[in-house]
Amino acid sequence: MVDRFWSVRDRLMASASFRRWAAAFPLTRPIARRRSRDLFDLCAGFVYSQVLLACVRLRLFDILAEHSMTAHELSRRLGMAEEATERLLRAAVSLRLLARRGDDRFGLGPLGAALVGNPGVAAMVEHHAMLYDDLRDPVALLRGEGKTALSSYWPYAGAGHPSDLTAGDVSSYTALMAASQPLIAEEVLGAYPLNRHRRLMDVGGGDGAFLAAAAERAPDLEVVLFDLPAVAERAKLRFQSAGLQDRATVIGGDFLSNPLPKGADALSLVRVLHDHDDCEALTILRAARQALAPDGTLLIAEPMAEAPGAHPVGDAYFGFYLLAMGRGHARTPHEITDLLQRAGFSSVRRHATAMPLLTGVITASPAKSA
Ligand SMILES: CC(C)=CCC/C(C)=C/CC/C(C)=C/C=C/C(C)=C/C=C/C=C(C)/C=C/C=C(C)/C=C/C=C(C)/C=C/CC(C)(C)O
Ligand SMILES: C[S@@+](CC[C@H](N)C(=O)[O-])C[C@H]1O[C@@H](n2cnc3c(N)ncnc32)[C@H](O)[C@@H]1O
Repeated sequence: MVDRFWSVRDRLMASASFRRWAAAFPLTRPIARRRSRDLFDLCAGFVYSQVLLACVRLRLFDILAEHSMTAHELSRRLGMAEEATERLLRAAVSLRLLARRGDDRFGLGPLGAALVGNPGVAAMVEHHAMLYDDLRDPVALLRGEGKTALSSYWPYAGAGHPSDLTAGDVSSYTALMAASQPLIAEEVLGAYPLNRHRRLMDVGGGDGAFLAAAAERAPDLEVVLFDLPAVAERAKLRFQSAGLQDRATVIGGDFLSNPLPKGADALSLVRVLHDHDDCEALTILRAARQALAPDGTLLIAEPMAEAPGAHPVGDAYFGFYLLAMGRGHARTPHEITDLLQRAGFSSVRRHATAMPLLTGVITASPAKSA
């Protein structure tokens, strides 16, 4: 019955004369316009992102954060022809990145304003050039044909021993993760304050940006970072320059083949689990279970599938991003819960974040019987 309804709807939508009628009839016209706009935006998404990239590369948001300017003033500042500057400004205004201020001046729009002082997003916008190269032929990507640039960018996702990766292999991705970490840390620490814990171990913790943010908010917290040896070296430098060397321990290793150190009453996996297929994700969770104190807490933070108000982020964006990287996928909280239970965790709780698009947060405790 339900299926019959959808097939009638599909047949109607496929009919050019129905579409013509619905676009003209006053009661259906708003729906027809919204659908055509939604579809147009899907077709044009790449163009919109390139307008954003041009603004980021030209540092337009920083420039206009100082004060509004005319197209003429901006063209001189950017060293670009006035006609081209005007074209970019008009495009950016239409995308709400910029806004007109009076007749001939331009300032920040509501979206551009949110990008100022947000270098993590700008770094991601630049990084997307590589992703879009890999997505040029999405069907070939789905069929697993050809080597992707992202699989080299994230070398731990390929075959081989991740522990052997060198400083050169890990530097770009570690810097990208550190640049985007403030956005995530804000969400995670807002959703689950860590000052109730004594010792937090961040597994796959990158260069320590998350732990440094946690240590700042919880002055009595000791922190332990576990990551690949080459990444761990970078964390030592961060903790030294943040004056955290007395509260921080750094351990290099491979969480897929080495046991994790014991002694922490909280263990975090931030943007780690979704990089791995289920079998490896279970290995990581079981290692976490072995390492955690019996009354300890595991904290998982990463973008999740079916995030409220942001479904395409998990399944479309990270689905295809991680496909290009070579493994993993964004999971729903339900799928994460299932993995947690199989790995010997219970008391699984979801913690609401302010921006579910950026990350979800789940905690769990070692099951008493496991
Ligand atoms: C002031 C007046 C008059 C009115 C105020 C009205 C009002 C209430 C406005 C709200 C303003 C506000 C608070 C805006 C906030 C905006 C924010 C926080 C925007 C954040 C945007 C974040 C973006 C676009 C994030 C993008 C993230 C990306 C693309 C992440 C990619 C991550 C990757 C590729 C990770 C890779 C790691 C791997 C491999 C998957 O493990
Ligand atoms: C996507 S990054 C997330 C980094 C950091 N947690 C953050 O959110 O900014 C994944 C991290 O897991 C680490 N990693 C990947 N495979 C690993 C392995 N087998 N053993 C230890 N760490 C690993 C990477 O080096 C990287 O720092």
